[in-house]
Amino acid sequence: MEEAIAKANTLIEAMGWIRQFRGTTTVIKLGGSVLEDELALMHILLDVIFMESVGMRPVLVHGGGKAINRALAESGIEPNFKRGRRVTDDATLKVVEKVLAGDLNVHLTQEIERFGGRAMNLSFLTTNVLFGQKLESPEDEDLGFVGEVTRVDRNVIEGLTYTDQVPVMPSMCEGPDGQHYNVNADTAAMAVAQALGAEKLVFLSDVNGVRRDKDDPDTIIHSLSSDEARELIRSGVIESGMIPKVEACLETLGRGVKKVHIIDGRLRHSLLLEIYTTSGVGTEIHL
Ligand SMILES: Nc1ncnc2c1ncn2[C@@H]1O[C@H](COP(=O)(O)OP(=O)(O)O)[C@@H](O)[C@H]1O
Ligand SMILES: CC(=O)N[C@@H](CCC(=O)OP(=O)(O)O)C(=O)O
Repeated sequence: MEEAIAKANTLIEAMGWIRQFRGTTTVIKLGGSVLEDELALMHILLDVIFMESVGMRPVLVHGGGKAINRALAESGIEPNFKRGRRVTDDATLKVVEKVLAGDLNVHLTQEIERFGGRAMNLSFLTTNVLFGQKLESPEDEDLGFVGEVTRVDRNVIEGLTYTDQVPVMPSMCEGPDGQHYNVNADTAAMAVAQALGAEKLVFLSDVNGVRRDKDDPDTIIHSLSSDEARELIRSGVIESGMIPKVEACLETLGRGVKKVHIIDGRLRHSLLLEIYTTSGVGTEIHL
């Protein structure tokens, strides 16, 4: 009996933050690192289903850098990155399409359904909602078929969230001529969060946040101003895959999205902890 009463108390405690966030949109970016860890992924998806069940509106945008690297290696193609973005030639694009839109997008949707939620995969294989163009870069740094999202079909996404389904989209966009582009998943999530006017944008990664020493979890920076973040990129403290993530945070702030967080997706219930603990569990980036 005592145990049952304690459980009921927990539910009552949760009422405050459920009321606070009911009806608000949270865009959640799943990085390749958490997609590799089936157990961590299961807990994340359960948190997502819970959020949806209590009236929050989670929207998932995913990458899959590690799975792409593996598939490229099987095809004998060497991964090539410039400032955290993959140089994408024709052969690489075909692999990216298969891994992101074909495999991972379908897998995530099926997993949500398997755990009892409702989800819809949104890609150019079903209903595409991310439109854009080739990402302009200096001539000596041409990235090939790498794109940027310039338009998001928010009606389709919101239509799903209103009918209790979790929209799941891969980080790819379609150009005006139907060309597909590979988009860094952090920047894709940013574009979706801005278009939806999301309350929160959460990046789930395999580190506990932005660190002063990238190999030392104890050097996590819990709260980072945009000026300080720019300085950490300039000085090289923030490098590789963390660069597009932090750049995406900086772009998003001040454009309607209220909170941007980078948290460790491998920490059990990190998503729920992020929402209902006041101190937060990762790095919050603010203006
Ligand atoms: N200052 C830093 N703090 C934390 N991680 C950093 C930092 N600089 C670079 N990184 C690297 O960024 C990685 C996260 O980016 P990425 O590999 O793209 O992850 P994801 O697949 O989750 O998007 C970390 O695993 C870490 O190696
Ligand atoms: C242009 C570009 O770099 N696209 C990324 C898309 C996937 C991605 O961003 O995945 P993570 O979130 O796992 O890093 C890539 O090809 O790896």
